[in-house]
Amino acid sequence: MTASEPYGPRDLRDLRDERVPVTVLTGFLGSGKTTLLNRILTENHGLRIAVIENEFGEVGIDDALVLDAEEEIFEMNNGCICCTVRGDLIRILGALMRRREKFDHILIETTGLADPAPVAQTFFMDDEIASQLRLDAIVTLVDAAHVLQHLDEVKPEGVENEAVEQIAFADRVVLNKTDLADDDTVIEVVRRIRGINAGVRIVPARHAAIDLEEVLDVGAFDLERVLADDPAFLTETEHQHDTTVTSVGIELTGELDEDRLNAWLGHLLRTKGVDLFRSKGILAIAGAPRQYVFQGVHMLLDGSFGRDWREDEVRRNRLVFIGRDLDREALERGFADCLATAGAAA
Ligand SMILES: Nc1nc2c(ncn2[C@@H]2O[C@H](COP(=O)(O)OP(=O)(O)OP(=O)(O)O)[C@@H](O)[C@H]2O)c(=O)[nH]1
Repeated sequence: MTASEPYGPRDLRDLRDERVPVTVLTGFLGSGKTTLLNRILTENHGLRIAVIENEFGEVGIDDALVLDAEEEIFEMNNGCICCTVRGDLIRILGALMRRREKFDHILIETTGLADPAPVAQTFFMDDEIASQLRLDAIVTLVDAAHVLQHLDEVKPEGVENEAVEQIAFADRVVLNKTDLADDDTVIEVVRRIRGINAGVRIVPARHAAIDLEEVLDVGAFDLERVLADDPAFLTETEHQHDTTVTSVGIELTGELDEDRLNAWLGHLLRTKGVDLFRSKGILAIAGAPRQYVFQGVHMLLDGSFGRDWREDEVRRNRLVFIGRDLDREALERGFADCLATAGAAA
């Protein structure tokens, strides 16, 4: 804003509306939500942000992937935010409201399999919440390299396609991972996004590096637009997830043989990468003083050493796989075979 333009739309909104803005970050598994969250938590925007995180998976990993920040972070790990933990969400929001002088903005990161509609409904169906909180925008991260596969998935009758729902409800799309997709793919992805949500603003990005003004306090959520597309939005409560997509969490104590681990993970991703949507883990490699943090999205794997293991800390490996038709036993067996310390117990 310039000096000759004393009141931009943001300021006028602030004058009218004292409710705390809420951003819902959504997007399919591995699309870059935590990457964007970490940017928001570390960039200097002057906002005090309370974060509510929901994670899909039997073993919580995301707490270790979110950078240390002064912001308050609430975790909800006992189910999907759009179904079983909606009561938790209402309780956390209620608790935040009692301390509202402590922050300026609330950010909710949903799981990669969440339907954003029930989360958005929360801000209109509970009177107390509606009077104190304002849904500012649903921001959907899209993985340019993998989204077409998920948009094209054929689902059983009555089962929703989460990737489609997340784009349909977006007030902003961050088209992420453009470094991993060629130009033709990016053009096709944009065409598909427009086919689902014609007017949505699409912000291209690599590693979710965007101007945060594109996504924070943008006043973009428009209930009337949503009701025009989906007249049952405020009354619909039923939705069905694809139950063939599940998670396998493994926790095992002991140190891992690096070569065996690389060979196993490499083989797994090469042979099952299409159905293995997401993998992540915090691992103890034999001889390494630091935790090894790995992340996979389909066949792409990324890993680096994180913080030091503390001297008195048990070397406990935690990893989680999310995908279609996962073979739990084979995953558990394969991982146990990577242990360097024979006979290490779970
Ligand atoms: N090459 C590339 N990698 C990226 C980009 N953005 C994120 N990543 C990597 O993709 C992986 C997944 O990113 P996250 O931010 O954890 O994705 P997420 O949406 O939070 O994942 P879930 O919470 O599991 O759904 C990580 O290894 C990131 O470092 C990008 O633009 N380009």
